[in-house]
Amino acid sequence: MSETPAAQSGQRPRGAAYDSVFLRAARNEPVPHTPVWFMRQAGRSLPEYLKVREGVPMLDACMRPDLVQEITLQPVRRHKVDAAIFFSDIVVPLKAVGIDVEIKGGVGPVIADPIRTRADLQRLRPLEPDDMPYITEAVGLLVAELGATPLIGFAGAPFTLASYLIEGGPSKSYENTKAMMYGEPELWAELVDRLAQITSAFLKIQIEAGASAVQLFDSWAGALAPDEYRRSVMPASAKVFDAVEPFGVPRIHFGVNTGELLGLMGQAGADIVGVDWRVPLDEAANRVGPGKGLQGNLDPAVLYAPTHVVETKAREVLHAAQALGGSHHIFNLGHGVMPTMDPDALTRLVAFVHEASAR
Ligand SMILES: Cc1c2[nH]c(c1CCC(=O)O)Cc1[nH]c(c(CCC(=O)O)c1C)Cc1[nH]c(c(CCC(=O)O)c1C)Cc1[nH]c(c(C)c1CCC(=O)O)C2
Repeated sequence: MSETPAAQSGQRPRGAAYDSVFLRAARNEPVPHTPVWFMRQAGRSLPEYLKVREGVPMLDACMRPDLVQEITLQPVRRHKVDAAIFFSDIVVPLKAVGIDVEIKGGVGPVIADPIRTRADLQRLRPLEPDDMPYITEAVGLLVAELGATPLIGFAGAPFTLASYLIEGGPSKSYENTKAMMYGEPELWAELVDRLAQITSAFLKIQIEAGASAVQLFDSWAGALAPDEYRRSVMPASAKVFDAVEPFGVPRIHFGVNTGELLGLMGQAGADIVGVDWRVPLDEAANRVGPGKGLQGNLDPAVLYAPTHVVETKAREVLHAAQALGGSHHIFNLGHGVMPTMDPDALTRLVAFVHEASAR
């Protein structure tokens, strides 16, 4: 399927969410308050999520547009966040190209046959737009329902996806991943190049169906030294950002423990860099450099403290963001909502950020 005229021309029809606070902040335009949403805002912290997921395996839920719509909307209705994030997972496109992957609750993605050799790499075919009709349908339903609230599409970045494919599941030391990256650089380059195609295609499907921003999650890139990131990972991530640039939607890039990589993650092509809680936003602004926005960066664990502590820490984030000068800040946690988090604390935090940042 050829690219739409919009993608070819680089022009996109302006959707109902174009003038939303979230998208105006993403474009560094004046806003009445700082927009806020939460990574992992859908999920097990919400009783209503647990109810609709009863008896439905995670990846099956991701392929059911009716469930994707309901689960994506739940945190928007409850918390009144300024953006929705598409309920899917970073391994959904891997399943679509034939990888035997399952998601184990409390663990994460598990891959039966890890990719370790060139022969294994043949199992990873390119992603075609027609491979995921359920994504196109789900995004279309959501954009119609969300109206002026923007929908953020997302995908996993090549390194983080490669780490699951090579390790066969979550890892703390990534020894098999790094062994290929250091010891078989040509095989590594072929793998992350193929993953850049799959990720780009997944994001294009979401954007063409109506997503008005995208986030590229390189959650585990913090395991890398800057030189290795620049040499072995950044080119593949840059291919993804270049591939979606013609659509003109804001591109957010996030990883955990990436304080030493923030500048490079911006240089890869992000318009906005996500920051975890370890680097204050004013310092992060120095590392990322001018012309890019920041997203974050409250420590998620703060939400387990009393409300007055949450508000004090949230105010510190807002004050540090003022170092950016304009409105180029989107409030978020420094990583995702945790399953045991009190959803009411998140609802209170949204109201506080709106009130404390009112211009
Ligand atoms: C690394 C990563 C994954 N998936 C994702 C990342 C990057 C974001 C991050 O760093 O947290 C991305 C992701 N996964 C999910 C979303 C949607 C978030 C949202 O709807 O707000 C997003 C953005 C749904 C999900 N993806 C997953 C869940 C939990 C599923 C469940 O048990 O109900 C959800 C809501 C499963 C998953 N999927 C993955 C992990 C590590 C897990 C385990 C989570 C856990 O069980 O504690 C891989």
